[in-house]
Amino acid sequence: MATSKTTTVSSPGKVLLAGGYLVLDREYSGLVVATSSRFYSTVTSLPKSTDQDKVILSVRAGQFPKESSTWTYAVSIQNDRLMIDQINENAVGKNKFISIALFQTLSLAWEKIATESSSQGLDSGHELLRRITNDGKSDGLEIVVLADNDFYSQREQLSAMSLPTQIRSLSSLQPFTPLPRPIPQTNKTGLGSSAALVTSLVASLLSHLNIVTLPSSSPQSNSNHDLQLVHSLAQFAHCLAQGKVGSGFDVSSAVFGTHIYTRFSPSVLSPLMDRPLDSITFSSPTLLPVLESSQWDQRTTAFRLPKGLRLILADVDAGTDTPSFVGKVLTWRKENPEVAKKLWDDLDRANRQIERLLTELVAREGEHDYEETVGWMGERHIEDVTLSCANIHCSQSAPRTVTRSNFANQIPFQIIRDFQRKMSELSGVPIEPPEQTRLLDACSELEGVIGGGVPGAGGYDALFLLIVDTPSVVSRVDNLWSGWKEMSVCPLLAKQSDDGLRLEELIAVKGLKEALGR
Ligand SMILES: Nc1ncnc2c1ncn2[C@@H]1O[C@H](COP(=O)(O)OP(=O)(O)OP(=O)(O)O)[C@@H](O)[C@H]1O
Ligand SMILES: C[C@@](O)(CCOP(=O)(O)O)CC(=O)O
Repeated sequence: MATSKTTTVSSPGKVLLAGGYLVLDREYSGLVVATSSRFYSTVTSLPKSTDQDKVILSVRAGQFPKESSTWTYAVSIQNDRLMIDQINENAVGKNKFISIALFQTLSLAWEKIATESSSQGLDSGHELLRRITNDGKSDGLEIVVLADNDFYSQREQLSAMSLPTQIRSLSSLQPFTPLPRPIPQTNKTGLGSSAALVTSLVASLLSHLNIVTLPSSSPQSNSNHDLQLVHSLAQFAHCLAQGKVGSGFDVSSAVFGTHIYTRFSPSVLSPLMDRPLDSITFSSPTLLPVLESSQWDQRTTAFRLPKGLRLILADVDAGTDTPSFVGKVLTWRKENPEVAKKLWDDLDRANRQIERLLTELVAREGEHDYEETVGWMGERHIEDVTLSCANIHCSQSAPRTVTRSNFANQIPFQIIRDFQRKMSELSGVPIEPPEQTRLLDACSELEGVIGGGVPGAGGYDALFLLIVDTPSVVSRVDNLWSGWKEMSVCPLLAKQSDDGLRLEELIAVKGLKEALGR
């Protein structure tokens, strides 16, 4: 009889509000905001069958068609090696993010068991299999991954229900709405599905196998050793699956939530990038010394958005494919070092100004008229609002320190956008293309919109706004988006969330139990 032990770990999606491209360089940093929309990875034991002699790990993408979205692997010990082979590759193909995450997680689990028990490599391999099969009482493990609806475009689902592309329509979709086509034929929205997937997958498996102990409330401390280990393992697996070492801001926020991110030196991963991908030799540990190395030099500086403000996101469908921009931008930077340095430094100053001003607003949350002032801003065009740096006081009729001046210049989204357009022009990469400029300009005209931009690498696919969080501001934005003709603009439900990775109780997540078929 299989055990009833169930482990669910969730990781948030991300929005890189400021610092696209710059964050690839350790000299600069990026402002990454985690989203309320999450990826959930749930591990349980498979039942014991009479005809199965293999140890099985099965991963199913729960909201996609089952027959094309279940990847099944056999884990075995052969001579002095732990082997992992996909047994249904002909039927469903590979999913590199899953196979690599599983393989590296088992490698790490084996090394941890060997190190902590000082046992022989082979014994540790058997101990790992014992944990996977719950002492031989099960065939192995089933992992179901489910993503909040925001991670994938819901346009078709809304249209099938004759609903407009508006926030209230999205709220009426069932959680983890089934999607009709396999993952490669499904449009993503840019929230970072692969980073949230890999992070929740490795964390849920390590936790289920008792290799790490995870916090059940969101981790505030980035110095927790087990979380650091999950972070470095997830970064490594994600880089291997992507075939490149990116900045890692997406995995960092999937683990630690919202923060200011300075990347790790890519050289920390160099000793691991050529490891074999399908077998572990039971010799001395190779992963742990790198993943636990003191050379991990990324920085995560605490940050959050002020109360009363809301991040609102849209998935934009311009019928244009956004190819990878990174290569082109970096080539241009290399060929034009002086111009690029000035642009990078200017942009960085504006990015840090945003961080500083938003942090100052957070510090004022306790002031008696904070809410009133923020509400007041919600009814005004942003260029008509100034918050004096020393004083936030104002009154509805005659605001004392809120004068006609330029709050937009203080929270410099416009300035950042100007620099991004300059970057577009100089590098020939449409980071903020004209279609997005027109849409963002129209949004910025609305009362209560503080600013916005194209997140991350930019392009045609997505848009973010920072707005005053009142129903009237949300509905002004919602109406503008749904009536926009030049491109199809579909809101996401996600807001900002400070939280990173966390252990979940099944019943506490709306719709999760049902989506898991429990
Ligand atoms: N629900 C899922 N279940 C299993 N694998 C998934 C799931 N969602 C995404 N993936 C994996 O992640 C890959 C997409 O990763 P890729 O790096 O191309 O996009 P991304 O940058 O994470 O996307 P986005 O930021 O738009 O969400 C898919 O090809 C698939 O292998
Ligand atoms: C361009 C870059 O700085 C950000 C890409 O962000 P996004 O995937 O577009 O959200 C690349 C990176 O940081 O890895």
